[in-house]
Amino acid sequence: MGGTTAAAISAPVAREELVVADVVGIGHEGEGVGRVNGFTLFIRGALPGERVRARVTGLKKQYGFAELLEVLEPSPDRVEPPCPVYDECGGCQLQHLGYEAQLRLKRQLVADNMERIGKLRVAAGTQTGEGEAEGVIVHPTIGMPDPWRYRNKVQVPIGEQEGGLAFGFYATGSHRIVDSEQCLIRSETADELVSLIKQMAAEAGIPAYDAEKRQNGLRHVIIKTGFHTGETMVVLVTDNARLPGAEQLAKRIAEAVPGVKSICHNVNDGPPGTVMGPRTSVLWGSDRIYDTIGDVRFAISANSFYQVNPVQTEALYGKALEYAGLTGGETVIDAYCGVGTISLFLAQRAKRVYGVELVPEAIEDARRNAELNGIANATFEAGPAETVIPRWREEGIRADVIVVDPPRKGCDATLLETIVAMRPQRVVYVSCNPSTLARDLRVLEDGGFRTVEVQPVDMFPWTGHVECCVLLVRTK
Ligand SMILES: C[S@@+](CC[C@H](N)C(=O)[O-])C[C@H]1O[C@@H](n2cnc3c(N)ncnc32)[C@H](O)[C@@H]1O
Repeated sequence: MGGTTAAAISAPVAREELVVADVVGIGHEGEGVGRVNGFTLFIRGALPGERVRARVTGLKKQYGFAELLEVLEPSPDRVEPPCPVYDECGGCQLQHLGYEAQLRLKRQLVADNMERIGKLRVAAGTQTGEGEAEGVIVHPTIGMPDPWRYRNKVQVPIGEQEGGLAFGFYATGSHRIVDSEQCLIRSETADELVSLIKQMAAEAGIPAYDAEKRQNGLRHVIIKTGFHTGETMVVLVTDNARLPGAEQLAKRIAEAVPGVKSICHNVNDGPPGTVMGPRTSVLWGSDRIYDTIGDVRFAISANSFYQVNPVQTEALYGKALEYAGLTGGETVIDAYCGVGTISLFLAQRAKRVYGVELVPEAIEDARRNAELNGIANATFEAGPAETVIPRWREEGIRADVIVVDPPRKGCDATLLETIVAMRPQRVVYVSCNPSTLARDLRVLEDGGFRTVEVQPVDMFPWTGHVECCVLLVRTK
């Protein structure tokens, strides 16, 4: 991570220098934020409240990176990470921090962003009564009763190491595969399938794809499971259309693991770092599996997006529904709607929902999902939210509630302007990035909305990420 730049010369530390740092916070990737003579160093594995010895590995103008060498004064919340490959694997960043402390820290991270970037006053304590406190209420993070084995989808990269196949995860910041048949944040069925496919591929002599050696073969295995239905899909990704003995392999996998309903083959001849290509064919069973969120049923195909933590998705959408305050007569706009998950969840309590999403295939899925559930009051359109919603406004569409759930970079400025101009009574902002969330809340506040409450939800336990659902009401 990070390289030495000319501007770094002014830093009070040098590359390779051994330093003692006081850790004062946590970064967006779960790394400790250390201070040395007022200079910030990001130190993976260090926790707030700790004093650590570290080696400086990279410098930028305003901050640097350091490798943790020794914890001199440990945090009382430090725990032994349960995963045997945690130190190598890039999947989790906070397994060395107790879960309750993790939830507290994520709330703090959100509150800090609200104050520092959003210039919002955060109410003291953890009040729950709307409007009772002075300032924005930032609730305690909603955690999982059991924060392990929560992912319903995994993408396992495949390579070759010492002549054998390696199925695992990428090491932090690289494409080196850490070979492991177990992962504590995916299902036991996924572990079983990974072991089985690895063994069967080795027996069948199917190699791993290697771009440098120009060797065709397996690139990824993707496993998706419906949390409520138990239906499982396996996608074998290769770099070209040839997968010798594919049907037989698929049949053997399906026979060996109960719940497997679909086995697909995807061809990805794209650059390193990409997972799937556009072409998918069915090797065995159906082309889709099903799952439910609340009362709504969703079809999940090989290429379609679906939230990966089903338990917390229900908690998050439950909050979005509560904050939308629907009574049955409202018109709702759902911007950045993906495959229509939030739209269809809200449509059950609204008069009409309009969903907009950039990816046309996701909109096709949204329409299909509406049909699957007999939901007739949801309309979907593909396109950029920042051009489609202003056009809807010109066409006379009025919204009582606008929901936004943008990617990490937050909402487009034109969309925020349009929301201000449309004057809905409520805005529900769902965000996976507290800093862009805080930036956008400031724009909405200046445009006549008040941020009432913020609910952090732990969608990705053991990582530095935190999702938020925010209620804003119109004041002017
Ligand atoms: C965080 S996801 C939310 C998906 C959905 N709300 C859900 O809960 O499953 C953000 C979505 O925004 C879409 N997107 C990105 N830029 C967009 C834009 N300018 N206009 C509309 N949608 C966009 C992405 O394709 C993605 O589906």
